[in-house]
Amino acid sequence: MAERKTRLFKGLDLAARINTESRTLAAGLDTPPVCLVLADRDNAGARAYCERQAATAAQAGIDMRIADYAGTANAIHAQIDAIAAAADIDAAAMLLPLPHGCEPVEAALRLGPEKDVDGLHPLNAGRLAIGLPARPPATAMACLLCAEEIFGALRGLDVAIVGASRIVGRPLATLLLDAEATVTLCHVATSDLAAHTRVADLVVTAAGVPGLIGAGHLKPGAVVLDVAVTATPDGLRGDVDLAAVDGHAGLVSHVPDGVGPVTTACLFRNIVEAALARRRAALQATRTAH
Ligand SMILES: Nc1nc(=O)c2c([nH]1)NC[C@@H]1CN(c3ccc(C(=O)N[C@@H](CCC(=O)O)C(=O)O)cc3)C=[N+]21
Repeated sequence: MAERKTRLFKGLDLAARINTESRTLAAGLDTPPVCLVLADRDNAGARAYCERQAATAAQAGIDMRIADYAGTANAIHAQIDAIAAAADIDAAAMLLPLPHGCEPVEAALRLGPEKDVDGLHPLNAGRLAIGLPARPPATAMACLLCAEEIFGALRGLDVAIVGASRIVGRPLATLLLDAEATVTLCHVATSDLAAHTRVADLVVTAAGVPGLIGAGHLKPGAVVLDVAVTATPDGLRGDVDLAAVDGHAGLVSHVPDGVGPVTTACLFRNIVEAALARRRAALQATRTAH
């Protein structure tokens, strides 16, 4: 067995650096940024995210409050309207999946672009899509930062993304394009997935299909960031068949402590930026009123 074992990527140091920056920024405010997180904590992925947030919010100087979605779609819409109007809440994250009958874009529209820290409001998503400064969805931003941590500059890198969701695939394709990588966005109707992923230096997978990515999908030595979180009887699983790719992939992100902590740190950074912008605007409004 002369075969080299695949290395595991851990994002804890990167996350700690981002959180330190956030805490420094937040310290410039009178009171800590306040974010309300709405989540279905029966969903294993959302629960893992909430647990990570609760455990590390203090590192970023953020007051994080986690609540359940109110029962019916009407009640949830009223709940979001109240959050949008609350003077003492800077931001809200509405974790997917939303309860039945609620639609993510409708929810983001009710919340408004200022408090949206998931990058789901059409104004925020649109800003990112046309290359303006934006608040990208945390998971997409985390993948970009992890890729930069691993490769350095991404210019000319061949990247395949598996999954075209609003919170990962689509925004990540834009971020990578802005970094001058060559991006292939694969999705559920891609006819020959392996043909695309096999030529990539970096594969980012967010499909939610455990075992989808095996050795035949990867160029030898390729880097894989696996950000899927699927609940299985054996706990949370990504898309990568770790046993199958071992010794073939060069580096694979690890669960826990891989991209997850960086995602949380990116959400915190969005929250601090939202709070700074909101409080600056409030200050401006009182100045002009006097
Ligand atoms: N609007 C929205 N945006 C999201 O980004 C979003 C969402 N909804 N809904 C739920 C999924 C899931 N997700 C996770 C992020 C970090 C960890 C994480 O930090 N996990 C830990 C622990 C994992 C474990 O317990 O094994 C880790 O990787 O170290 C997990 C899951 C974001 N999601």
